[in-house]
Amino acid sequence: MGFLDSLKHGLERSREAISEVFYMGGEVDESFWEDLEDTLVMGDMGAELALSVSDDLRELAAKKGLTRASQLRGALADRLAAEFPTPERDPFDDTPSCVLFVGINGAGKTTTCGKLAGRAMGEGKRVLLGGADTFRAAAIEQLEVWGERAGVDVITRERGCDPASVCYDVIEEAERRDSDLVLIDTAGRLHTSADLMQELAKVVNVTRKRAGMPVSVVLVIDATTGQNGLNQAKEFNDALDLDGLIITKLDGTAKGGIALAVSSQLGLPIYRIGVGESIDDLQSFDAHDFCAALVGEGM
Ligand SMILES: Nc1nc2c(ncn2[C@@H]2O[C@H](COP(=O)(O)OP(=O)(O)OP(=O)(O)O)[C@@H](O)[C@H]2O)c(=O)[nH]1
Repeated sequence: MGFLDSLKHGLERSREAISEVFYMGGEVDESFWEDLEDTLVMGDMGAELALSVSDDLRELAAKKGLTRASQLRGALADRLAAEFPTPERDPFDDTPSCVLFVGINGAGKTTTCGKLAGRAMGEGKRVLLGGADTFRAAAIEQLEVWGERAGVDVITRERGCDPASVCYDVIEEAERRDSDLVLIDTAGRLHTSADLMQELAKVVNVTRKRAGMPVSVVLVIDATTGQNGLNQAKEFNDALDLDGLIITKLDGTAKGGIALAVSSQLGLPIYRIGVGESIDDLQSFDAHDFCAALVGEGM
């Protein structure tokens, strides 16, 4: 399945709900606006944004005299796309660059590191993977498997080591090797655990201070988490001053609205999206493609 097909498949639930609103009667009347508002609110993007989007569309419809729902579908996609901030720099294209991946357990951090390492190797970059998840022996092994798959060396330490000191060592090794891209996986943690968030802040600070190259902190969010994803993102952003996001599992039964909620409310760009479990299932984020898939525009 191609990227757009995976994305369309993943966003099917949201799109079907939105399609229903657009097909019902086809007239732009009060019940259309109510249905649209309800559907947007249910789609995880958050009530405030849903209402602001629907207000803007009402204004547009009045101004342009649009009376058929179908005339508003493209406008809805455009309005949603405008909510996504564009990144000032892409930490995976710019070199040299060091990226720390943070997020809750199972969000897809290790998989994303592996996919990005494989991609960068394919582009002929000197890549290094760092395993700062020293909580679980299995996590270190999992990253090593990805390293092998991508053909990239993994620098790590045994279970129980201080993750900040692992990052220190990874940066030192990257400098020795003159690496272009350094991808560091950190241990998954609940945003509600103050101790673990503090530990992560230390990891980030040590890496930012030690690295002679730009360091980006990227939150990996599972798109199927729903509205809780926004709380997670706020906590991680408060503690770590995030640079951007990667949204995974958009091939699953995601509603997709969470990508919009987090990105627009926190003003954080989405660098990549995950659309499957294999090494090639990671894509650049295109706000227009994403929103078209979300509302079924041009399909
Ligand atoms: N369908 C799908 N599955 C994904 C995607 N990204 C990751 N996964 C799966 O999600 C599960 C968790 O991924 P990991 O990479 O281990 O997650 P993690 O954030 O490193 O987890 P911890 O080490 O527990 O913090 C694995 O089964 C992955 O294959 C994606 O884009 N789509």
